[in-house]
Amino acid sequence: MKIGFIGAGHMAQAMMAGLVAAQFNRPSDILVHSAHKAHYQPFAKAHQYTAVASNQALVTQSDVVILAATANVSLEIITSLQKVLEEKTPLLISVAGGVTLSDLADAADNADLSIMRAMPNVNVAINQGMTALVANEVTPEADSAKAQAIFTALGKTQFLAEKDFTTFAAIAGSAPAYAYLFIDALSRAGVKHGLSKVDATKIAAQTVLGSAANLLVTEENPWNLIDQVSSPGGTTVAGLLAMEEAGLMTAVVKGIDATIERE
Ligand SMILES: NC(=O)C1=CN([C@@H]2O[C@H](COP(=O)(O)OP(=O)(O)OC[C@H]3O[C@@H](n4cnc5c(N)ncnc54)[C@H](OP(=O)(O)O)[C@@H]3O)[C@@H](O)[C@H]2O)C=CC1
Ligand SMILES: O=C(O)[C@@H]1CCC=N1
Repeated sequence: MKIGFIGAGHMAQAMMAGLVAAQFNRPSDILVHSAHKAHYQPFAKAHQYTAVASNQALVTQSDVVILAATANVSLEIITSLQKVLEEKTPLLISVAGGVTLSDLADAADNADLSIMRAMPNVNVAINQGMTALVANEVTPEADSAKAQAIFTALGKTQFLAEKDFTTFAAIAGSAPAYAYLFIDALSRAGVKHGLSKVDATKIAAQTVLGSAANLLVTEENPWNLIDQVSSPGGTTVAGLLAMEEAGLMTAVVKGIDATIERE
């Protein structure tokens, strides 16, 4: 299956890396075009992907087109592809944050086009992504299944009502950044108390990884696991209360609210 990427930025690169790591397709079956020739050509060459000279040519040559360009140029890109999308109708999957299925169909001026939205996160690069999917009404089941297969190769997937995409984008699309912030905060606290940054970051990252895995395996409510760590009269409860006094949970919810408002 030839998968064409419009855009070669962070998100596109993460998806391409994950697809190759999963051996989902050959590097040469990954096609790429982006705004700057000086970027996408050497990038494609370095990874043995296929550089394509225009977005139009990319649509013509691909079975699936993933729109992964800067969100605010996504609709003008689709508008520029109207003619070629009439002649060749690949499955179009947009990862653009805040750009709806109906915006995309309007930009294509084509109500019969299979269009899906995906909201992945950067962890697709190591096949540990969390991706939401939704298809427009004219997308055949086989196309939905194709999109699901692509993103399942990149991690976990969930079909979600489009109205919930903004919330998902905040707690899954953007949230790796917030998780890294928490890990860095743990690590800096370790440095404050004498650990090296390298050691402290490894220790914090493995602890967050193990805690997340434990939650997923046990399917416990997080509070039950918090209680298991908090020995009576012990250190953890003292730390939890100090974090709450500083407003950790409120800070996180405010951050997610701001993420949602921005979209
Ligand atoms: N980063 C993330 O974690 C996530 C991002 N997204 C979505 O992914 C999309 C890309 O984000 P991100 O990768 O972070 O952004 P980047 O800034 O890293 O990449 C943007 C890419 O868009 C390309 N581009 C701009 N204009 C055009 C054009 N006319 N034709 C083709 N390509 C073009 C740029 O080309 P060039 O490199 O040549 O300048 C660049 O490769 C956004 O819509 C965002 O909402 C969704 C989920 C998570
Ligand atoms: O920051 C952004 O706008 C994109 C959308 C989700 C993650 N990154």
